[in-house]
Amino acid sequence: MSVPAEVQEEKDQVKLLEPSRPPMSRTVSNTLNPGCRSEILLQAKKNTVLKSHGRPPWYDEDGKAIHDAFVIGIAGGSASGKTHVARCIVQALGSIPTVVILSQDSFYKKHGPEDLKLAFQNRYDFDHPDAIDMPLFAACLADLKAGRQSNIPIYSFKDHNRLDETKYLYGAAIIIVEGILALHDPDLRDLYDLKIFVQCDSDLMLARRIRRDVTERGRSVDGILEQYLRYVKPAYDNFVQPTSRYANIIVPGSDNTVAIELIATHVRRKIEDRSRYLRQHLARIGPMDLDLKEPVNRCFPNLTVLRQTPQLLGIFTILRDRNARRADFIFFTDRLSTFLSEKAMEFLPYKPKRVTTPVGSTYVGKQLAVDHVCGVSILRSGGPLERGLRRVIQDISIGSLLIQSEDSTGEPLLLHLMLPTCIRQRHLAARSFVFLLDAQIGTGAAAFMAIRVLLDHGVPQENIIFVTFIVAAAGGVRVLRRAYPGVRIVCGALDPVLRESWALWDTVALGQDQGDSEKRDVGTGTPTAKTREEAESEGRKVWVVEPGIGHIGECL
Ligand SMILES: Nc1ncnc2c1ncn2[C@@H]1O[C@H](COP(=O)(O)OP(=O)(O)O)[C@@H](O)[C@H]1O
Ligand SMILES: O=c1ccn([C@@H]2O[C@H](COP(=O)(O)O)[C@@H](O)[C@H]2O)c(=O)[nH]1
Repeated sequence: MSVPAEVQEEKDQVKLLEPSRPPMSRTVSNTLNPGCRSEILLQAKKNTVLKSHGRPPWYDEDGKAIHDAFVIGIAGGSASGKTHVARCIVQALGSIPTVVILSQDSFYKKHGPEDLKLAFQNRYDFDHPDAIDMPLFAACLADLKAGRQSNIPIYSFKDHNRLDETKYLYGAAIIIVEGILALHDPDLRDLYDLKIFVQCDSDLMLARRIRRDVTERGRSVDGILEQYLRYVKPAYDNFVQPTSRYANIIVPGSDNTVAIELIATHVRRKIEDRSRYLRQHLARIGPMDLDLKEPVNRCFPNLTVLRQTPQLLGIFTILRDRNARRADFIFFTDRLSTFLSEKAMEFLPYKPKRVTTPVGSTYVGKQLAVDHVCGVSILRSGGPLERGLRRVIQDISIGSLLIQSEDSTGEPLLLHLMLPTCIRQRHLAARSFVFLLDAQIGTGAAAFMAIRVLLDHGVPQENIIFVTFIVAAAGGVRVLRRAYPGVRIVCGALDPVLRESWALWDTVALGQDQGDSEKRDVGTGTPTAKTREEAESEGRKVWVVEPGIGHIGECL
């Protein structure tokens, strides 16, 4: 699916795609530069993750990240057109993996009262390299390049200062860095895969700056000119222009369509080379390639299956019955999710606690010894497990990940993530315990990706407890074990079979086949009237766990 790049503005979440909604941005023709075929997205802002068709796996079969994000550094004078070039590159890329435009402006140092006073009098030098917190800039970029999250500062031009809140960024495959001094710092330069300098006539830059600073940054013309003559122009000559020698490509500040097309072609080729390499790697880990000789619970010491008591078997009998009443199904998934959460709680650390009882004696018991604990649900089938978790840990914060498989390749795609605060902040993530919730582990592809996301955020493997109703013993759980031996899995049952099938979701989703339950149930095992060839051409590949339980969402 190809969706135009569009900026997301949500504060606490990173949306990689909204599959069912048409793009919301209005676009406008670039009348100032009619040669540039691309359209500027009116909503486009810097420092945001841009919409895409979803993020394919960025790791190999051992769970290790295969490559870094591709980083482009764009320098040039103030109002030379750096942001414009960055946006045109994104636009020209068309159907792209996730992209972020990271602005140097975010990294202006925090100003005290003295500096602020000078700034409002146009007597603070914002164009000198010392005005930028280069080490923080390089550290944030290094994190993003390595696929880790970063919480970057937010700068207000109106206040001349950094705001208290930060912007959470994660998951970009392409990062475009822009700023007057983007090529100045050697540590920053080391992080770029492609370096661009936007070369623009000084008169044009000044004219653009006056217009922009009056309309967007609340400045007066006199103030702009004073600042320009005192700081902006000298700094351009001394610090900005000299960095053009580091650039791989010099792009004109106007009439730059051809240059942008060439850059986009280069970047597209680099990204395509990488994804081909990735697919070759991942093709090696189909569930059928696994060594199934040893029973999974023997080779997976961190896999805990609930004790198969008559009560538990009774619950599973209801959940496995294709004629189960909907109300019963909901009630018993709820009960099972509570059992599973109770069991999972046993794997959190506890420390001794001494209390005095109502009759005055001392009792030495236990209390939880964790700084942070939260849940993350893999949408949509992790939802039923949330109720059990909430019953066991009051007020627990539960985030979500939307992972779906791509129809044509069967590859999982990360479409959306909304993670609790304790995971978004790296220093908290390192001390957080996370209950990862999904209804089943079939091929393990979604679980694999979800665990990788948590590790990218700095959650230790040993602090991840995957809670699920059923695990396919012949499935990808063994791949999980090999890649992430520290992760614990708690499940209600081990089901022996994992079988390839075809789901005809399109016809059902369009409402053309209402009442045709045979076709609708293909994903969960009900026979279809279609031949395999027909199903393949109309549907998508799914993996079915057998004997399995009722409608528990998407099979991956
Ligand atoms: N190639 C171009 N053609 C026409 N106008 C442009 C072009 N590049 C930039 N501009 C205009 O110049 C102004 C400053 O551009 P911007 O990209 O924000 O500069 P910078 O990021 O270098 O400060 C904006 O109003 C933008 O629309
Ligand atoms: O508080 C501030 C911070 C910066 N500036 C000026 O901004 C430009 C850089 O931004 P561009 O978007 O690249 O033009 C720089 O020349 C500073 O002088 C400011 O005026 N006030």
